[in-house]
Amino acid sequence: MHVTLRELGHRFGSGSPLFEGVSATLEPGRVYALTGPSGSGKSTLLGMLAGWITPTAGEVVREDVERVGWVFQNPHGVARRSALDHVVLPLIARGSTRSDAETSARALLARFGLGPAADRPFRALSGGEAQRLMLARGIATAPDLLLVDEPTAQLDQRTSAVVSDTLSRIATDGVIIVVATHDARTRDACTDLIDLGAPT
Ligand SMILES: Nc1ncnc2c1ncn2[C@@H]1O[C@H](COP(=O)(O)OP(=O)(O)OP(=O)(O)O)[C@@H](O)[C@H]1O
Repeated sequence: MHVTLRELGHRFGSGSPLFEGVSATLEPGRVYALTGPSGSGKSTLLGMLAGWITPTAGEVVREDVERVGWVFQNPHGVARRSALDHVVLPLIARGSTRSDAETSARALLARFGLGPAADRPFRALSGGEAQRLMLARGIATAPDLLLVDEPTAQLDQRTSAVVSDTLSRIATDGVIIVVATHDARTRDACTDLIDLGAPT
């Protein structure tokens, strides 16, 4: 399984190109930081990876990618349900028993520094904890391709540093992960870089 970007470029209508000539091969187990200033087209490129947007130049070739997951910049959960439940439910949906799902979910939560928060309701999580929970849940849904849009955009500097540091543990066998970010610390937590640079 992999995703190939071939000489990818895009412009909306008759506007100037957002980016041009972007080529890369995305492999499972790697975490790609997608960087560039505001307006350079990061969200647009994520939409292309998901298949929502057709590029005006070049192509995105997805081989054996069946499931695409998203983590958005605003954490979204069920107020009264525990952090643990948010990770357990997708595991059960994939066929785990409740007890296997709980074991795996606790391990995933620990990986994102949320061990102590596992039994707290979603509404009692801080913004940074909630965002880390979304990352854990994103992995629990077992996508082939996980698209993460600006995971630290809504967070203060200290909290975003913690989220970035846990992102360095997000790499997962069999999953291609792409993280759109303008945060240097988030970028450094990733294994690879796709830089869109300034809008052309
Ligand atoms: N459907 C659309 N039609 C026309 N212009 C669009 C459309 N979607 C995005 N744009 C424009 O394309 C440019 C790139 O947008 P995009 O959201 O991809 O950038 P970004 O790098 O993710 O920015 P940010 O970091 O601010 O989120 C922006 O100027 C935006 O206004």
